[in-house]
Amino acid sequence: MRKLVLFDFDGTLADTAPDLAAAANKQRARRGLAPLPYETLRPYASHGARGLLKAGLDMGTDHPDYEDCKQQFLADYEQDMTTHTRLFPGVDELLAKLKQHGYAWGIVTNKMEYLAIPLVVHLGLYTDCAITVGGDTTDHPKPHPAPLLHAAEKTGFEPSECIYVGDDERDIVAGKAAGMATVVAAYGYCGTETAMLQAWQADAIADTPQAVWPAIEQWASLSA
Ligand SMILES: O=C(O)COP(=O)(O)O
Ligand SMILES: [Mg+2]
Repeated sequence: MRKLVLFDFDGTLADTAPDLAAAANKQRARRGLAPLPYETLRPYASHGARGLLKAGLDMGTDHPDYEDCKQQFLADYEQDMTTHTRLFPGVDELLAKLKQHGYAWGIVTNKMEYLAIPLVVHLGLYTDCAITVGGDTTDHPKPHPAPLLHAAEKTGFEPSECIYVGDDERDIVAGKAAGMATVVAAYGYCGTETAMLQAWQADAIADTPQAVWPAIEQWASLSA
């Protein structure tokens, strides 16, 4: 049976939090505020501009300046989104293993395409990645299943032939709603509290990128 492995981007394939946190602190600097510690901002990196502006400036989407501030944040981030961003250690090997075993793989992120695609290219993923779906590719971002179903359809796979790996509850909700198997990337930004991760009821929890491969193999053998 053919298989498609889909990955979330921020906090699952790529450690983007340092550059996102820097952009959040830049918004603080623009307002004469001292920077927040990286550890304070990191947990919000899988929640995009909305999460980082809430964590960085305590600014919710109902704030009158939110839209302006979001545009400034995104412009600052776009200017400087590759300084510290790297694949998590072990991801290169994981992707090589998928290739070696004949799995197709793709990316489904809530990052908008204009940010996601250049990062995918920058990190050297573009050639092997079967598809990159952004938060604005379909009508609804995750936790809606639409982006995952779009990825499956465009690459010619049934949802039952797909597994989705992500670091946020939203990813697991979307994967389940799409009828796909799911794996929590517990090394990402969601926190490592076991009870919380278990409550998401994913098919597997991977504490490291190295632990993702055995989870995929097990799923593949059960659904062969
Ligand atoms: O930019 C975001 O909203 C988060 O991106 P992710 O879905 O790849 O974690
Ligand atoms: Mg994420």
